[in-house]
Amino acid sequence: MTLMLASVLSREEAEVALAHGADIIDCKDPARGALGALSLAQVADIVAAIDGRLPVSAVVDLPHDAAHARRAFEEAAETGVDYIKFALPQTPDAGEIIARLAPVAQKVKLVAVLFADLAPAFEHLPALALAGFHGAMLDTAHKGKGRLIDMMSVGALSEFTARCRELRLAAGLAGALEPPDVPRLLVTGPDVLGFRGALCAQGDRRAGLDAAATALIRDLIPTRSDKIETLAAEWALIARGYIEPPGLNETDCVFLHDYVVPVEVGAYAHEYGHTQRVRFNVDAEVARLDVTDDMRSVFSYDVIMDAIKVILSGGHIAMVETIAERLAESVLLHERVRSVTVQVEKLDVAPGAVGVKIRRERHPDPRRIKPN
Ligand SMILES: O=C[C@H](O)COP(=O)(O)O
Repeated sequence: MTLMLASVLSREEAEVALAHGADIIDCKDPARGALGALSLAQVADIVAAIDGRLPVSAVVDLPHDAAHARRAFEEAAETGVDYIKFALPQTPDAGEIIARLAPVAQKVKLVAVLFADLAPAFEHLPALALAGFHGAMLDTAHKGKGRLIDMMSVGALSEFTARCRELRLAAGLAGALEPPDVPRLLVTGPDVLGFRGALCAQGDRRAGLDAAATALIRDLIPTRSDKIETLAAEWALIARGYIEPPGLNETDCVFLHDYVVPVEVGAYAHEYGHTQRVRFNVDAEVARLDVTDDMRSVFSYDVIMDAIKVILSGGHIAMVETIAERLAESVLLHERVRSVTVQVEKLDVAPGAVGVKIRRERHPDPRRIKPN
C-alpha cells in the first residue's frame, strides 16, 4: 500500500491534511526550499495538535560539522515526531554521517532524502539499511524546474523502489508531483508519495493547503481502508474501483498504437547484447464514468507507456509472450480496466512483423458491489 504524505507548516494546515485523508503529516517550511525545516517549537506544536492521530515527520537541517549531527537529530526526536527526514549530503563524509546516526535510528524512523535533480548517490542505500534507517526518499531540489518524473524515468524510479525493497528500506517519491503523476507513480510501487504543491491552490507550494486539492490527491491513491461502508463516499469508491459506475457494461477504449521502441528481446544467442525494434499495440477497455473533466475519471495512455518502460527497464527478455503477459497484468492493476488486448511484434526478424497478441480480462473482485 502507498501512503500519502502531506507537507504542512502549521497546526491549521495539519488539520486540513488530516481531515482530507493524509497518512503522514510532514512538518516543513515550503518558503525555505525543498527541505526547509520548521523550528523545533513549530514542530512540537504540530505534534501536540495531531496528538497521535497520525504519524508526524519533521525535517532536520544537517549541521555543517558532522560531529554535531547526532545531537540535532536527538533534539528533533524529543518533539515527539515519528519520522525525521534529512538531505543526504553529497560530500565525502556522507558514509560517516550515516554511521553516526545509527544509534538515533533505534529511537526514531530516519529517512534520507536524495534529490533526483542533483545526481542522487544511490550507492549509499546499503549503508542506510545497515545503519537501521527506515527509508529513503527521492525528491527534487529545484522546485519550479520540473517534476520528479521529468528528472527520472518511471523505469529508473521502479529500480529505486525495487532496490529499497531488497534492502528493506521504505521507498518514498516526491518532487512537484501533480495529480496525473499519481497513477503513473503507483506503478513503480512506492511506500510513500509526498506532496506539497499539489495540495495547494493553483499548485503553488507557498500558498496554504487547499481542501479540494488535498481531497483529489487522496482519491487518487487507493487506501487499505477502502471498504464499502457508505454510499456517501460513492465518488471515491468509484474512483478506486470498489463500486461500479453507472452504466456497468459500458466501456471506452484507451489505446496506445504503433508504439515502436528498441528492446533487448529474443531467445537466440544472436539476439543478446543488442536491441531490435518492437511495436506495441495496446487496447484497454475502461469502465465509463458519467463524470468527465475530473482527474479521478482519467485512465491515461501514459500509464500504458509507463508500464512498458518499467517492464523493459529490467533488461533482456527472452520471449515477446512474457512482455505481453506482464504488460496485460500491469494494465489490469488499474481497477477501471475491464480487459486489455496487447500485441507485441518484432519488426527486424522478417520482412513483415512477427509476434503475439493476447487478450486478458479482469477477474471479478469479490469486494465489488453493483449499483442499485
Ligand atoms: O516531502 C514532500 C515535499 O514536501 C514535496 O513538495 P512538492 O510537492 O512541492 O515538491
